[in-house]
Amino acid sequence: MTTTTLIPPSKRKLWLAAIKPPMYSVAIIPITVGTAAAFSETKLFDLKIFLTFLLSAILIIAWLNISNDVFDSETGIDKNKAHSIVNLTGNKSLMFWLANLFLALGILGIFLIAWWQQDLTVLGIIFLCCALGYSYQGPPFRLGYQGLGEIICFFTFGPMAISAAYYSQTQQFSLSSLIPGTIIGISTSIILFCSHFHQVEDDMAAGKRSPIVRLGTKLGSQVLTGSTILIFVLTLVFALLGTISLWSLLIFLSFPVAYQLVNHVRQYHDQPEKVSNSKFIAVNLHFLSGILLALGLILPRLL
Ligand SMILES: C/C(=C\COP(=O)(O)OP(=O)(O)O)CCC[C@H](C)CCC[C@H](C)CCCC(C)C
Ligand SMILES: O=C(O)C1=CC(=O)c2ccccc2C1=O
Repeated sequence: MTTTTLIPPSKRKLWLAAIKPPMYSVAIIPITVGTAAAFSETKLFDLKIFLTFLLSAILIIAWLNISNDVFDSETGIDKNKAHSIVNLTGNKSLMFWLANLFLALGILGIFLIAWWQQDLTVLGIIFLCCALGYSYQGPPFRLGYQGLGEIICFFTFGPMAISAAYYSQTQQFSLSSLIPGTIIGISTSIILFCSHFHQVEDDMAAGKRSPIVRLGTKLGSQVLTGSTILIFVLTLVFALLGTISLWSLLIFLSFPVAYQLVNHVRQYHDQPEKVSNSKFIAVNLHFLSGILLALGLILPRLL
């Protein structure tokens, strides 16, 4: 007879899970794609602005994630989450101020861009993104608890972040940048959507009506399939219409990862331990499809 002993994850693993390094691609991709869209339409590229925006976006995501654990510690939803940064440090107020420091530094970087441009537009858009990010998790709004996170995520990481990155390079807006904005908005919302599948029990207990609590895991897996297909259909349609370059079809090289994601969630949607890694397959899809889309925008200008 064999006995199975459950070994608790090491402290190092818990810290890595709390910091979530792969998740920082949600900062890198919209800034890269927005900058690529600007280059593809205007041939303008300012490295200093690009790097400053990138660093600021990373700092803002650090604020978002640390403050998420701080606010979730107040509702009890994270009581079983060993990799909550608040549970790991046992110091909620230190984490709250660390998060605020990251936010202030991130906004300072965006302020520098506004200063260099003598134009407050980018600062205004990113400030609004942060306010919406706060409304997702912070009191008294906690809109994520009503299942509104994916909508906020779509607009902030999609059209808003990509228009801001576009504007930071060109000081103008572009209607056609809304196409990559929409594609990246969908792939980012897919990450958030996947993060709910394994948390149904804890979410229900804390009164959080996430989309998966509302739809159930099976219907949720079908919505995921539809949204993932939409990424490729939208790119195909707009590339064939000539609104974006045919090179954008490079995004189809990420199709195997999309297939892996959809297949995995359809198979394991109601098995929390197995579906819990779907969030990171979604991160891989978001990163790969985003880089390919950026390449598809830049290449025709370079060749
Ligand atoms: C923190 C987020 C999700 C975690 O949610 P949850 O509490 O369910 O997760 P845990 O189970 O791990 O506790 C992401 C929420 C995203 C939010 C809806 C929108 C944020 C907007 C950003 C501030 C925009 C930044 C743009 C940037 C590229 C400059
Ligand atoms: O911890 C998470 O689950 C997420 C963190 C995060 O920053 C993010 C950003 C954009 C979309 C989804 C997510 C997460 O799911």
